[in-house]
Amino acid sequence: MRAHPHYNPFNVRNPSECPDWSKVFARSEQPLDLEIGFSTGRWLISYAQNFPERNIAGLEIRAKFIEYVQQKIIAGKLTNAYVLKANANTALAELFAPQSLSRVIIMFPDPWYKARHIKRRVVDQDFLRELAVRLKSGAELHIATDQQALAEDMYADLLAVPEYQNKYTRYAPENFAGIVTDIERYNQERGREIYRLVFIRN
Ligand SMILES: C[S@@+](CC[C@H](N)C(=O)[O-])C[C@H]1O[C@@H](n2cnc3c(N)ncnc32)[C@H](O)[C@@H]1O
Repeated sequence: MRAHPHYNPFNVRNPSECPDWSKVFARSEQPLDLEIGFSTGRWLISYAQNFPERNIAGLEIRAKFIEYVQQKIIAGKLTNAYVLKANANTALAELFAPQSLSRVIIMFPDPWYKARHIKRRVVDQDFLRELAVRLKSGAELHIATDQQALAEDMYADLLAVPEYQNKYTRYAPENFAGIVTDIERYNQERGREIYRLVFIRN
């Protein structure tokens, strides 16, 4: 069970004030990781179970998933996982202190193919610049997609933001945590390629 099930990080009067993550997790000294767009939480719950020495926060914009995954966290007695309803494109600065995140995971973000919808994508240069402030030096950013065009666009955006330009930048051959999301499973069953981007913050 979470240490403080009713703690609400949105009770932040001063927008520049960060949530007190030390009250959210049982072991606040552990590295803080973030999954954006966790949906049914398959990946996030497995991650919390498989990596008890790390804390994982999840952001999701669809309310039904928050409650669903919160119940799983409580049922699994996971004290290193916490999810909340927040838009990753607008809430990062309010939620996370500068240089506080060790790892950020974005599994199969919505592709938004049409030109007029591209502005709805989570990963763009504004997002990456804001995220870079919240990442520790050496922090990992993992992104997976089944859409080659989206992978190429995200790769170009990453290369355009100086904080991500270093020798570790790459397409990864493997699923780094060995956990499969719903969409990944769907693609695997059909033999479709997965594009994995790994960037290390300078
Ligand atoms: C295509 S689904 C991927 C779900 C899951 N990661 C998977 O791989 O199966 C994308 C998810 O991201 C969420 N999402 C979209 N934009 C978001 C944003 N700006 N902030 C947080 N979550 C977002 C959507 O609600 C949706 O659940």
